[in-house]
Amino acid sequence: MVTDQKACLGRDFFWVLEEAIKGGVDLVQIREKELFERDFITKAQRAKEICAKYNVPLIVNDSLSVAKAVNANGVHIGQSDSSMDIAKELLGENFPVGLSIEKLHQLESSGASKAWYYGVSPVFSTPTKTDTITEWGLEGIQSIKRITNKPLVAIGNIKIDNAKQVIEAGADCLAVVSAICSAESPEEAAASIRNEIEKAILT
Ligand SMILES: Cc1ncc(COP(=O)(O)OP(=O)(O)O)c(N)n1
Ligand SMILES: Cc1nc(C(=O)O)sc1CCOP(=O)(O)O
Ligand SMILES: [Mg+2]
Repeated sequence: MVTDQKACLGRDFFWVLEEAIKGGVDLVQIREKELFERDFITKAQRAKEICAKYNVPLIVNDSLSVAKAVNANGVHIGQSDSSMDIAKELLGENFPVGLSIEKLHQLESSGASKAWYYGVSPVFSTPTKTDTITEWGLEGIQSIKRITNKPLVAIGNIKIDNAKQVIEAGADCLAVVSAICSAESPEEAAASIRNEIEKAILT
Protein backbone atom coordinates (compact mmCIF):
# COMPACT_ATOMS: atom_id res chain seq x y z
CA MET A 1 0.00 0.00 0.00
CA VAL A 2 0.92 3.64 -0.40
CA THR A 3 -0.19 5.85 2.47
CA ASP A 4 -2.14 9.07 2.12
CA GLN A 5 -3.16 11.10 5.14
CA LYS A 6 -6.19 12.66 3.38
CA ALA A 7 -7.40 9.29 2.13
CA CYS A 8 -7.64 8.14 5.76
CA LEU A 9 -10.71 10.40 5.99
CA GLY A 10 -9.91 11.88 9.38
CA ARG A 11 -9.17 8.55 11.04
CA ASP A 12 -5.90 7.93 12.83
CA PHE A 13 -3.16 7.40 10.24
CA PHE A 14 -1.34 4.76 12.29
CA TRP A 15 -4.55 2.86 13.00
CA VAL A 16 -5.26 2.70 9.25
CA LEU A 17 -1.70 1.57 8.60
CA GLU A 18 -1.77 -1.20 11.20
CA GLU A 19 -5.22 -2.43 10.16
CA ALA A 20 -4.05 -2.62 6.55
CA ILE A 21 -0.99 -4.63 7.55
CA LYS A 22 -3.15 -6.97 9.65
CA GLY A 23 -5.25 -7.49 6.53
CA GLY A 24 -2.24 -8.60 4.53
CA VAL A 25 -0.37 -5.57 3.19
CA ASP A 26 3.23 -6.74 2.93
CA LEU A 27 5.00 -3.61 1.68
CA VAL A 28 4.31 0.01 2.66
CA GLN A 29 5.33 3.22 0.92
CA ILE A 30 4.90 6.32 3.08
CA ARG A 31 3.96 9.27 0.88
CA GLU A 32 3.70 12.73 2.43
CA LYS A 33 3.46 15.79 0.23
CA GLU A 34 2.68 18.44 2.80
CA LEU A 35 4.94 17.80 5.78
CA PHE A 36 8.15 19.57 6.66
CA GLU A 37 11.10 17.22 6.71
CA ARG A 38 11.27 17.00 10.49
CA ASP A 39 7.61 16.01 10.74
CA PHE A 40 7.97 13.57 7.85
CA ILE A 41 10.87 11.91 9.70
CA THR A 42 8.86 11.64 12.92
CA LYS A 43 5.89 10.12 11.09
CA ALA A 44 8.03 7.76 9.03
CA GLN A 45 9.87 6.64 12.16
CA ARG A 46 6.62 5.64 13.86
CA ALA A 47 5.34 4.02 10.66
CA LYS A 48 8.57 2.04 10.48
CA GLU A 49 8.11 0.78 14.04
CA ILE A 50 4.62 -0.47 13.18
CA CYS A 51 5.88 -2.09 9.97
CA ALA A 52 8.79 -3.70 11.80
CA LYS A 53 6.39 -5.33 14.27
CA TYR A 54 4.97 -7.30 11.33
CA ASN A 55 8.21 -7.67 9.36
CA VAL A 56 6.88 -5.39 6.64
CA PRO A 57 9.40 -3.23 4.74
CA LEU A 58 8.88 0.55 4.59
CA ILE A 59 9.71 2.57 1.49
CA VAL A 60 9.82 6.38 1.62
CA ASN A 61 8.36 8.38 -1.27
CA ASP A 62 10.40 11.23 -2.78
CA SER A 63 12.67 12.17 0.11
CA LEU A 64 16.17 10.72 0.13
CA SER A 65 16.98 12.43 3.41
CA VAL A 66 13.92 11.00 5.17
CA ALA A 67 14.72 7.55 3.77
CA LYS A 68 18.23 7.89 5.17
CA ALA A 69 17.14 9.33 8.53
CA VAL A 70 14.75 6.47 9.28
CA ASN A 71 16.91 3.78 7.70
CA ALA A 72 14.06 2.88 5.37
CA ASN A 73 14.07 -0.27 3.29
CA GLY A 74 13.88 1.72 0.09
CA VAL A 75 12.94 4.97 -1.58
CA HIS A 76 10.63 5.66 -4.50
CA ILE A 77 11.45 8.42 -6.97
CA GLY A 78 9.55 9.75 -9.95
CA GLN A 79 10.81 11.26 -13.18
CA SER A 80 10.80 14.77 -11.68
CA ASP A 81 12.34 13.86 -8.34
CA SER A 82 16.01 13.48 -7.34
CA SER A 83 17.96 11.53 -9.92
CA MET A 84 18.93 7.89 -9.53
CA ASP A 85 22.60 8.89 -9.38
CA ILE A 86 22.02 11.30 -6.50
CA ALA A 87 19.94 8.68 -4.71
CA LYS A 88 22.74 6.14 -5.05
CA GLU A 89 25.35 8.69 -3.98
CA LEU A 90 23.46 9.62 -0.82
CA LEU A 91 22.07 6.22 0.13
CA GLY A 92 24.63 3.82 -1.29
CA GLU A 93 24.84 1.73 -4.46
CA ASN A 94 22.90 -1.16 -2.95
CA PHE A 95 20.06 0.87 -1.48
CA PRO A 96 16.75 -0.18 -3.11
CA VAL A 97 15.37 2.61 -5.30
CA GLY A 98 12.10 2.31 -7.23
CA LEU A 99 11.39 4.49 -10.25
CA SER A 100 8.11 5.62 -11.85
CA ILE A 101 7.78 4.87 -15.54
CA GLU A 102 5.34 7.07 -17.43
CA LYS A 103 6.51 6.45 -20.98
CA LEU A 104 8.32 3.54 -22.64
CA HIS A 105 11.44 5.50 -23.56
CA GLN A 106 12.07 6.15 -19.84
CA LEU A 107 13.11 2.50 -19.56
CA GLU A 108 16.19 3.27 -21.64
CA SER A 109 17.84 5.76 -19.25
CA SER A 110 20.89 4.79 -17.22
CA GLY A 111 18.92 5.66 -14.09
CA ALA A 112 16.22 3.17 -15.03
CA SER A 113 18.78 0.40 -15.33
CA LYS A 114 19.71 0.94 -11.67
CA ALA A 115 16.13 0.81 -10.35
CA TRP A 116 15.06 -2.15 -8.22
CA TYR A 117 11.52 -1.99 -9.55
CA TYR A 118 9.38 0.14 -11.81
CA GLY A 119 6.16 1.88 -10.81
CA VAL A 120 3.76 1.59 -13.75
CA SER A 121 2.48 5.13 -13.50
CA PRO A 122 -0.53 5.15 -13.69
CA VAL A 123 -2.23 1.93 -14.76
CA PHE A 124 -5.59 3.71 -14.51
CA SER A 125 -6.12 7.42 -13.99
CA THR A 126 -7.15 8.27 -10.47
CA PRO A 127 -8.54 11.20 -8.50
CA THR A 128 -5.90 10.51 -5.83
CA LYS A 129 -3.15 11.87 -8.10
CA THR A 130 -4.12 13.92 -11.10
CA ASP A 131 -0.75 15.21 -12.35
CA THR A 132 -0.07 12.04 -14.28
CA ILE A 133 0.49 11.58 -18.02
CA THR A 134 -1.39 8.87 -19.87
CA GLU A 135 -2.79 5.72 -18.38
CA TRP A 136 -0.97 2.51 -19.27
CA GLY A 137 -3.97 0.24 -19.01
CA LEU A 138 -3.57 -3.52 -18.94
CA GLU A 139 -1.92 -3.48 -22.39
CA GLY A 140 0.67 -1.03 -21.09
CA ILE A 141 1.67 -3.42 -18.30
CA GLN A 142 2.04 -6.18 -20.89
CA SER A 143 4.23 -3.93 -23.08
CA ILE A 144 6.58 -3.05 -20.23
CA LYS A 145 6.70 -6.70 -19.15
CA ARG A 146 7.94 -7.69 -22.60
CA ILE A 147 10.87 -5.25 -22.32
CA THR A 148 12.10 -5.73 -18.76
CA ASN A 149 12.58 -8.43 -16.14
CA LYS A 150 12.48 -5.96 -13.25
CA PRO A 151 9.50 -6.20 -10.89
CA LEU A 152 6.53 -4.07 -11.95
CA VAL A 153 4.53 -2.25 -9.30
CA ALA A 154 1.15 -1.22 -10.64
CA ILE A 155 -0.35 2.01 -9.29
CA GLY A 156 -3.43 4.08 -10.08
CA ASN A 157 -7.04 3.20 -9.29
CA ILE A 158 -6.26 -0.36 -8.29
CA LYS A 159 -9.11 -1.90 -6.30
CA ILE A 160 -10.71 -5.25 -5.52
CA ASP A 161 -12.54 -5.31 -8.86
CA ASN A 162 -9.44 -4.98 -11.07
CA ALA A 163 -6.65 -6.37 -8.86
CA LYS A 164 -6.74 -9.86 -10.40
CA GLN A 165 -6.64 -8.53 -13.98
CA VAL A 166 -3.72 -6.24 -13.19
CA ILE A 167 -1.68 -9.13 -11.79
CA GLU A 168 -2.66 -11.32 -14.74
CA ALA A 169 -1.45 -8.58 -17.09
CA GLY A 170 2.03 -8.88 -15.58
CA ALA A 171 2.21 -6.71 -12.45
CA ASP A 172 4.29 -8.19 -9.63
CA CYS A 173 2.92 -5.93 -6.93
CA LEU A 174 -0.06 -3.62 -6.46
CA ALA A 175 0.36 -0.17 -4.91
CA VAL A 176 -3.02 0.84 -3.53
CA VAL A 177 -4.02 4.08 -1.81
CA SER A 178 -7.74 4.87 -1.57
CA ALA A 179 -9.12 1.34 -1.89
CA ILE A 180 -7.39 0.57 1.40
CA CYS A 181 -6.88 3.90 3.21
CA SER A 182 -10.46 5.09 2.59
CA ALA A 183 -12.19 1.75 3.11
CA GLU A 184 -14.52 1.46 6.09
CA SER A 185 -12.34 -1.44 7.19
CA PRO A 186 -8.79 -1.09 5.86
CA GLU A 187 -8.10 -4.58 7.22
CA GLU A 188 -10.93 -6.20 5.25
CA ALA A 189 -10.08 -4.20 2.11
CA ALA A 190 -6.45 -5.27 2.27
CA ALA A 191 -7.47 -8.89 2.85
CA SER A 192 -9.86 -8.83 -0.13
CA ILE A 193 -7.22 -7.35 -2.45
CA ARG A 194 -4.66 -9.85 -1.22
CA ASN A 195 -7.14 -12.62 -1.91
CA GLU A 196 -7.54 -11.37 -5.51
CA ILE A 197 -3.75 -11.37 -5.92
CA GLU A 198 -3.53 -14.93 -4.61
CA LYS A 199 -6.32 -16.04 -6.96
CA ALA A 200 -4.44 -14.51 -9.89
CA ILE A 201 -1.20 -16.22 -8.91
CA LEU A 202 -2.83 -19.61 -8.38
CA THR A 203 -4.85 -19.74 -11.61
C1 LIG B 1 5.00 2.42 -6.79
C2 LIG B 1 4.88 3.85 -7.17
N1 LIG B 1 4.80 4.17 -8.47
C3 LIG B 1 4.68 5.45 -8.83
C4 LIG B 1 4.65 6.45 -7.89
C5 LIG B 1 4.54 7.89 -8.27
O1 LIG B 1 5.76 8.57 -8.05
P1 LIG B 1 5.93 10.05 -8.62
O2 LIG B 1 5.74 10.00 -10.08
O3 LIG B 1 7.19 10.60 -8.11
O4 LIG B 1 4.72 10.83 -7.96
P2 LIG B 1 4.48 11.11 -6.41
O5 LIG B 1 4.04 9.84 -5.75
O6 LIG B 1 5.76 11.59 -5.80
O7 LIG B 1 3.42 12.15 -6.38
C6 LIG B 1 4.73 6.08 -6.55
N2 LIG B 1 4.69 6.98 -5.57
N3 LIG B 1 4.85 4.77 -6.21
C1 LIG C 1 0.76 7.92 -5.58
C2 LIG C 1 0.29 7.66 -6.94
N1 LIG C 1 1.14 7.64 -8.01
C3 LIG C 1 0.49 7.41 -9.16
C4 LIG C 1 1.13 7.36 -10.45
O1 LIG C 1 0.43 7.20 -11.46
O2 LIG C 1 2.33 7.48 -10.48
S1 LIG C 1 -1.15 7.23 -8.97
C5 LIG C 1 -1.02 7.43 -7.31
C6 LIG C 1 -2.17 7.40 -6.39
C7 LIG C 1 -2.92 6.08 -6.47
O3 LIG C 1 -4.01 6.20 -5.66
P1 LIG C 1 -5.29 5.28 -5.75
O4 LIG C 1 -4.86 3.91 -5.39
O5 LIG C 1 -6.23 5.88 -4.74
O6 LIG C 1 -5.82 5.39 -7.12
MG1 LIG D 1 7.69 11.58 -6.52
